[in-house]
Amino acid sequence: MSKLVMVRHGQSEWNAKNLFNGWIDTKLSPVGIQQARDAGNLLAETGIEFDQAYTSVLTRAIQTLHLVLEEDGQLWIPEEKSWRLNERNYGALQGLNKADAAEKWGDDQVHQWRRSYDVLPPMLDDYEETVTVDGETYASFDRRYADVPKDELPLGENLKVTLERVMPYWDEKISKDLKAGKNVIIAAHGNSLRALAKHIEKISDDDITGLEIANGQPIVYDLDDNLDVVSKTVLSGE
Ligand SMILES: O=C(O)[C@H](O)COP(=O)(O)O
Repeated sequence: MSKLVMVRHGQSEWNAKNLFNGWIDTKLSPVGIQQARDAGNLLAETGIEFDQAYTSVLTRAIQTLHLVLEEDGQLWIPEEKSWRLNERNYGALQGLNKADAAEKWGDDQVHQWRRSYDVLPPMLDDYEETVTVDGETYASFDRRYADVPKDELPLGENLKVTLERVMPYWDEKISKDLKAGKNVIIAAHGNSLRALAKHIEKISDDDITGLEIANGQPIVYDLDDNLDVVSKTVLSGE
């Protein structure tokens, strides 16, 4: 039996502005910093002793992991970062306002892009595309992806493709730790965690559209030796 805790990063600066974030590297907002600290305190109350941490290569998830573990008194545990735990790449939607997009393309289309299992967003044209928001220009990709083969780097993803790139990491790293009885914490993103939850909880392609994961609310799974879910608790402090 092992414990898996998944926590979505706290509110990012772009979450606060209601912008499609995806792989654009934004920081936590002040609210997000507090959410991450609160999540750490909630976890401290559970007394779970972690053996290993995983996170993405995006700042908002890394900041969250560190704030959570600091509050929880376990900042010292081993941690590993991987692009495979990144948010879903939102392609050409990145940097656009979600409400403006719904006005332009309609609520249904935007809902399909955001929550369907297999509808792709409009894709980026190439790896050099940048996005400018409030006078600041952000790269779609930078040197942190230098070692990733180009044919594995997405120019836009639906949840299905996100799941397909998360799974090798789950199989090679995370599930092995859990099967060895280690307690694991993952700080990642709304859609990379929806993908993992789909796999862990065996949620159907249709039902996954209804799963929302809130910023900074740790999901605690007790898993048996086959990594089947024995219990699931969402810590919200409310
Ligand atoms: O990338 C983003 O914009 C969010 O973190 C997740 O967005 P969603 O809820 O629209 O999928």
